[in-house]
Parts: sequence; C-alpha cells; structure tokens
Amino acid sequence: MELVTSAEMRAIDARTIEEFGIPQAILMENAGRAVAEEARRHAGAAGRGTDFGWLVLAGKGNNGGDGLVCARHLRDMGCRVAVLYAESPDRMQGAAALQRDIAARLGIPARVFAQPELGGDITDAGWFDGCDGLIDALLGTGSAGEPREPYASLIEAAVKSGLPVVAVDIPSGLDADTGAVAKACIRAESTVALAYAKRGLHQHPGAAHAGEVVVRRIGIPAGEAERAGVNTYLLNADSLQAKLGLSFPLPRTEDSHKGTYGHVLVAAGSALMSGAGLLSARAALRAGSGLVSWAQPAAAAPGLRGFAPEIMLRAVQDEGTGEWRQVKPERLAEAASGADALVIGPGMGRWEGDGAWLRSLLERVQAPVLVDADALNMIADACAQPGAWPQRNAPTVITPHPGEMARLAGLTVPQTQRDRIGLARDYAARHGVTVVLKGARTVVASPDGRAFVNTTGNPGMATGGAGDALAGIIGSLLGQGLNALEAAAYGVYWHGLAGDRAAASRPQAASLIAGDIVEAL
Ligand SMILES: NC(=O)C1=CN([C@@H]2O[C@H](COP(=O)(O)OP(=O)(O)OC[C@H]3O[C@@H](n4cnc5c(N)ncnc54)[C@H](O)[C@@H]3O)[C@@H](O)[C@H]2O)[C@@H](O)CC1
Ligand SMILES: [K+]
Repeated sequence: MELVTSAEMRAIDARTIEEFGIPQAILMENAGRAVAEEARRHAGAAGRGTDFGWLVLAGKGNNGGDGLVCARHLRDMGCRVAVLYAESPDRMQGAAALQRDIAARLGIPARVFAQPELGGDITDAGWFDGCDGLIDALLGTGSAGEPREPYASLIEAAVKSGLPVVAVDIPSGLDADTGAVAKACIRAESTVALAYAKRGLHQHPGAAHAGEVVVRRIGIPAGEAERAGVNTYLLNADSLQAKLGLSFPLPRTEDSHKGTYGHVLVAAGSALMSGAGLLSARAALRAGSGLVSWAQPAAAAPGLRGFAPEIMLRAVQDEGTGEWRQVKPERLAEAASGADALVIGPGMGRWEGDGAWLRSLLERVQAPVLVDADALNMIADACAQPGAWPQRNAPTVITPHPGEMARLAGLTVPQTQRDRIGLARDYAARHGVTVVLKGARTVVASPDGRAFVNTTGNPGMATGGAGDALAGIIGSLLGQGLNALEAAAYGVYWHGLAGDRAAASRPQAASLIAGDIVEAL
C-alpha cells in the first residue's frame, strides 16, 4: 500500500479531475459516503447503530466539503446529525460550497463556531451538547502549519469534550507528510484516509492521533500513485510480495543443503557484552542461514566455547588481550572473505582510532555488510561527511536507532524524529547505503529512493538485545542472497512479527526479552 504526501495527493487528484474528467464533486461524494459508512460501523461497534448523534465539524476547504457529504449520508442512514462550521460557511468555494447549499436545503441543523463579526463567542461551552461523536472535517491535506484560529480553539474544545472522533483524511492538526502534531491536534479513534494513506498517519506522534487508519477508494483510477512516482510503502506481507516479489515465509527448496542458505560472519560482542554477539548469531541461525560463524578476538574466543552448539567460533588474531582494538582490520576482513555476509557492531565497544579501523575494514570486505550499534558510532565519528563513507562495491545496510541516527546525521534526536521518512531517505541517497531507522514504525530507505514503513512490532520490543537480533536477521538474509533493500525490509517486518507473536504468548508485553524474539522467528 502506498503512502503519499499532501503534494503527491494533490497531483493525483488534479490528474484524476483534469486528465480523466472525473468531476471533483464525484470524488467528494465518494469520500463523504465512505466516511459515513465508517462512522456507522464505528457506532455499530459501540453497540449503537443509527441511534447516535453525530456532530460534523466542518472547515472551509474541501475537507469540510467531505464532512457535509458525510452529514447528508449519516442523516439518510437514520442518524441524528448536525454541522458545526469552524468559520462562516460563506467562505466556502467550489465543490465544498455546493455541499454547503445542499445541506442547507435539506435542513441539516448548522451553527457557526466563531463568527466574531456577528459577536460569536468561542468560549461558549454548549457546542457539543446532545451529540455522541464527532466527525473531524476541519483541516485536510490543504492545511499547512499550526492550525490558526478559530480552528485551534475548536480542535482544543473537541479534544476536551472526550467524544469519540472519526477523522476525515487526517486528524486536523497533524502534518500529513511527517506525522508531527500541532499543539492543537485531534485525537481520532479512527481516520478514514481518502484514496491513499498519508505518510503522517503512519509515523509517530501522528500515528497515535490517527487511531485505526482505514483507507477507502474514492474513484481515483488504480495505479495513479505509481504513475505519480510515489515510492513510499507500508511494509507488510502484501507489499513484500507486490513491491519486492518476496513471499513470506521465503521458499526453501527440497533439493538444498546448508551451502544454499549462506554463511554469515557475526563480528560482535566483547568481554562484558558477549551476549550481543550471541543474540545476533542465534538470530542469524533462526533466520535461516546455512552456517553462522561468530568472530572473536583470539584470546577471548576460548571463554565462549560451548555457548551455542550450532554456532561456529572464529578466533581472529589479536595481541593477547582479547580486545577488538588489537585485531587488525585486515585480519577480520580475511575472516570475512569466506562469508556471504558480515554483521558488525553489536556490543563491540569503542576505542581510540576505531573510525579509521572500521573504514579500513569495510573497504576490504567484498561481501554485503550490516553495520549496527558501536560500529555506527564509529562511522559517525569518522565518515559523517559526504564522500567520507567507505568506498564499497557490495551493499551496506545500517540499522541506527534514533540516537545513532542523530549522531550519524549531526542532528539532535528530536530533529531526527521530526521527519523520519525524509531523513532516512535523504541519508540513504547521500551515502549509497540502505538505512533502517529503528523505533516505532521503523523506516527502511533505499539509496534509489524507495522507502517502507513497518507495521509490525510492539512496545515490549523496547528491550536490550532486540536490535542485536534484528542485525542478525538482516545479516542472515543478506547472506541468503537477498539484496540490501529486500533483506532490510523483510528482516524488519519479520523481526516485528516475531516480537508480536512472542508478546502475545506472554501475560504482558513488558516481560518480553530479546531471546523470546529470536525463538519466535
Ligand atoms: N482535491 C480533491 O480532488 C479532493 C479532496 N478531498 C478533500 O479535500 C481535502 C483537501 O482540501 P483543500 O485543499 O481544500 O484543503 P483543506 O480542506 O485541507 O483545508 C485547507 C483550508 O484551510 C485553510 N488553511 C490552511 N492552513 C490552515 C491552518 N494552518 N489553519 C487554518 N486554516 C488553514 C486553507 O486556506 C484552506 O481553505 C482533502 O484532505 C480531502 O479531505 C476529497 O474531497 C477528495 C477529492
Ligand atoms: K480532518
């Protein structure tokens, strides 16, 4: 499923109207009817059916027009319905004005929230008396910036009322492109996205304000998003198939052997953090690798014998202390030369000169590499400038959490979170790497511009080691021959799904630990 920006949606709308001659009024009719149907479903789920009083909050743009169509259909379904215009309905134009006139002729009761020129008082408390739910048709994709008055006050009053809200297209006050929310922003129980889901509905904090997102067709011909060059998608089993040609689970042929499924080398873990390496290596095994080797500085390797019988230990020459700082990059590159993928970083620690060390390693390794955790911070120190990234022919996937992304991009964490899709995509294109920006609704971005927003996972996965498991999974998939975007997208989806399965099998998500995710793969 495509995720669009406001500008992309406007272009698609315009082409539908101008090129195919489908009138705006028809799109609006379909939109409003779809919202009415979802609103009725919502009331039905609350055990109320048509015995429900709806108040439609209508702005002056086309979002408000959709709301008026919705009001008409709710009325025809037998619901009680009234309209509260945010500002004078005289300011409506075009298709929205047409709906205003129809609603008036039908006698749908209407009031105006703020009409200062008529002595209107926005502090009046009785706006929502006698209604059971709100339709938010104040602001849609045509709005920009913080809602201005009287919209801000009406939104705040609506939130304060505690009434359930069904939002038209986006909750008013939400940035449709980034998911940022204004101080005044509707909190909807459900949002009926028209034609396509807007990106902001699937990025936090917007996602929490959108509630359940239902996408409804409104008459825009199929394939128009693709034609308009939209290349951001929701990540689920359907899009893995449709956009990347990957079936879930991946097929395994009968006539195969361990050599068929790749050999992954995991260079991770150190004296006090060996668990990070073990989790990554186990995750790689559970994700289907034929062989998994766990690389360790030679002096540290003997102490790790026997932890996991399926994992091979690979001792890499050091100078006797068992520390990564003593392992020459060329030695580790040599160890990786027989592998189909390298996972590097979790629990490795940091040391003086580690940025140059990592760059030298990455430039020598011919296999695809997954870079995580400490290795990302090494990169942040050594390679932040464009062109300073290691020159590699094989793919590189990086899996930063917001803190690591902030260091990589030279931003603060809030800046990083402001437009996660935009940032991940920009970083991927600039440095030629595939970016997995972790956190709720993980973003996967490819240097070619394609991006996916994940749908799986839960807050129980906010636990130490969950990232190490993800690194092992994606490394495993790289080793099995998936390309960087395929491995990253598939791995992120699967990791979240395993986390959801593991959480469901426990009394509460909070007790989930990383090993549960690995075992649930
Ligand atoms: N364009 C189309 O063909 C279709 C549009 N549809 C609906 O139309 C919406 C977009 O409509 P519009 O482009 O008319 O815009 P909106 O209805 O989203 O609202 C924008 C209106 O609010 C004003 N405004 C902008 N920023 C504001 C702010 N920060 N505070 C207060 N007011 C602000 C603008 O002057 C404009 O009048 C969609 O979200 C969707 O609901 C649907 O009817 C389907 C077809
Ligand atoms: K809205």
